[in-house]
Amino acid sequence: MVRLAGITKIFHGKDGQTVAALAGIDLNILRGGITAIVGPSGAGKSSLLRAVNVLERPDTGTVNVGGRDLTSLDDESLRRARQSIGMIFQHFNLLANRTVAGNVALSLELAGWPTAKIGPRVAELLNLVGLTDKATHYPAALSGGQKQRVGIARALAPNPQLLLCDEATSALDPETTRQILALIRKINRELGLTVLLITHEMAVVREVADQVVVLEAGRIIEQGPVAQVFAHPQHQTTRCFLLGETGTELPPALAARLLTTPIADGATLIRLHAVGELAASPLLSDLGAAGIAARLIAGRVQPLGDRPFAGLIAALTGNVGAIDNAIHQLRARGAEIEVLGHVATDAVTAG
Ligand SMILES: Nc1ncnc2c1ncn2[C@@H]1O[C@H](COP(=O)(O)OP(=O)(O)OP(=O)(O)O)[C@@H](O)[C@H]1O
Repeated sequence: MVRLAGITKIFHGKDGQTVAALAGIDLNILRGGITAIVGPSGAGKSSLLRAVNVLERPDTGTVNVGGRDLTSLDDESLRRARQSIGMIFQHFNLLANRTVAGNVALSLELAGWPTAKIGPRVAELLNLVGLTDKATHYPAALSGGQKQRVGIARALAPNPQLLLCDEATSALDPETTRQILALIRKINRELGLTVLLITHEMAVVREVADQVVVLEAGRIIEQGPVAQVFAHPQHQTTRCFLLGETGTELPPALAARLLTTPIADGATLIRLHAVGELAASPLLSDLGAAGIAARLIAGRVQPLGDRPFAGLIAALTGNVGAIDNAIHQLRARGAEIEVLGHVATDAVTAG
């Protein structure tokens, strides 16, 4: 659906400094999926999204959407090509002086739709996003979630093939975020629309995306299916990003007492991530059966698509050889395990 090749974008600041917002991006986005682009602030996420519909013209490289090279088009052809690319925004960007129906109709008016066809299309879209009863209301009278539903209906009006979402849930509370992500999922499944979203929240990636692309300093540092990247992150930045989401940040009191070598009668601290069957299996009793006591320090089990995803930190006590062996076996079963270090047992029991 989208093929980016050799994309660079350099900004020149007022102080004469240059910033490589995109420093050589090659990326293929498959048709029909939901791809999340994630990364720290300033990584280049917005620049990348704006390169896809050429709102920001890249300095070098080609942008191919649905088989058309957008970078080679003149402004008028580009304007027409953009009708196959919808976009929704963090702050919704609705026109305050138009009703809900008027906002949704706008993109159809601009696209030159016959007036007689606009009304039924708007009604169909408002029904899709659950806002039929708000058609005559103005944006000021809507909640954030309702405003984003209008934004989605407006983006979908000209029947795009691709939907770009620019931090679409960042201004919303967690429950509304879940509802909007569920709506994006529904649209993706029912209409077969390809979705490309940017976010700085791994929770959004976990809830809605199939594929994830991790950006840092204008480059792609990691990409793949969400379950694979969550379970086996390859890059340190990805790991750091995941810690908060998986509930596996080491408590500071334990971090302060961490040793690199085992001590007599001490505990080995491990961070474990597992997806699917392994996450649902009785991991702790398996350790117990091997003569190892496993004390839970932190952790969370959450849905990742339709599978469970477990992240935990555990303090293991027992025979050092048995612990090594158990870690080896769990890795062989597909668990991602990081040995964080060793602590005296009282550090663990002190909580
Ligand atoms: N118009 C601009 N002029 C100058 N520098 C810019 C401009 N737009 C972006 N940049 C710089 O390019 C880099 C990438 O910015 P971008 O907004 O794409 O990152 P981001 O990952 O979306 O960040 P955030 O999560 O904070 O929105 C940053 O260093 C930013 O300061």
